[in-house]
Amino acid sequence: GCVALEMDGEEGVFYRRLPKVELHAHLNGSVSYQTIEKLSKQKPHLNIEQNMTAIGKGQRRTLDECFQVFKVIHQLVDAEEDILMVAKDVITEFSADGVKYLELRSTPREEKNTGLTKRRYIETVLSAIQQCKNEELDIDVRFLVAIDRRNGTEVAMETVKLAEEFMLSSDGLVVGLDLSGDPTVGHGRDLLPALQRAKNSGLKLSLHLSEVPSQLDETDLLLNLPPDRIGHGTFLHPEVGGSKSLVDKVLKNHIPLELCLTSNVKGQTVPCYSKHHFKYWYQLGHPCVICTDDKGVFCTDLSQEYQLAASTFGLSRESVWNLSQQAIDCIFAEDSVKQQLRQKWAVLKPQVLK
Ligand SMILES: CNc1ncnc2c1ncn2[C@@H]1O[C@H](COP(=O)(O)O)[C@@H](O)[C@H]1O
Ligand SMILES: [Zn+2]
Repeated sequence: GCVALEMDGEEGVFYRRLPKVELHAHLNGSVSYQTIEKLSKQKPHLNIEQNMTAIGKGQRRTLDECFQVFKVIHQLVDAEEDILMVAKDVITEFSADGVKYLELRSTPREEKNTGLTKRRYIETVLSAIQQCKNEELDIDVRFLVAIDRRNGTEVAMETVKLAEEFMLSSDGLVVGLDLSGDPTVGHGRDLLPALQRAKNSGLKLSLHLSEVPSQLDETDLLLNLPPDRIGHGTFLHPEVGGSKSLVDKVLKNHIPLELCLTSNVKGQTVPCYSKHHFKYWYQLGHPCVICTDDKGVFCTDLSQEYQLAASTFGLSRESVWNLSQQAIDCIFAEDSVKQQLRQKWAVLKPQVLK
């Protein structure tokens, strides 16, 4: 099976007990091995094996191959009951890993065969969140509606309108919009009107930016919005072909970066952990939030990502604690939620950092 790096002993216990905030998690990329197993058993005709839905330890794929993996998972998760189960399982797993606040993101899909609409898709994820709330898991979950850039201008605008609707009707669960999908397909300029409209209506924006090289024009254009958070931002800085002016825009607007070490290494946009751009931005004192991206596909969890960041860049436990605490400042939920989380961290600090 797909076993994440072993986290036994005192070290592992610390990272698991560390209270954490997860801000960059794609629902269908977060599906665990156990949940995939359940789904494959229900759909044996699809003949899906584990190596088709996850990239194991030491394995690498091109980003293009990663996007093939999502296609396979989407085949398995195509009905309302699948989405409900997957969302509940993913939330439960994040909670078990010590995540206290989670922003899940997912692309509403229309399924011709099952009659699922985009609206129903969102409603299903929201009811999974609600069901987990009723079970009194110690995790606050919010939702970002995702735009897949491959689907172009019109779908983007349709998705924004849906997100606006749910922002007003979901009791604060829908807080923002994500822009993701294969970064090599399409151009941000075509999505600008939709993103601008979302921002004006009060949706927070988290955009995948400069995940691959040579997107300086697109990144510059989208940074002018400006977004509220950036996913990856791997190629923003001059050393890897970005530019000082892009970096300055990010710094000036204090736009937090969502950084996903294992995702970038396994997807080969970053050559190795020690060359991850976490180092560049962290040294500048810029807000960096450690995230998983796709914990199922990349066989990781948030505890492990914190541990990897710490061991790669020599962070003390105190620094690790501050890193997880500072993520609270970057969440999209309202200030009262931030206050509650800060309170939670304060209570846990003496127990965890002893
Ligand atoms: C690895 N780096 C990445 N870069 C860009 N987009 C990514 C991604 N990882 C995941 N997604 C986006 O999330 C979808 C799967 O979850 P949902 O069906 O939306 O829940 C993918 O199809 C892709 O659009
Ligand atoms: Zn992502």
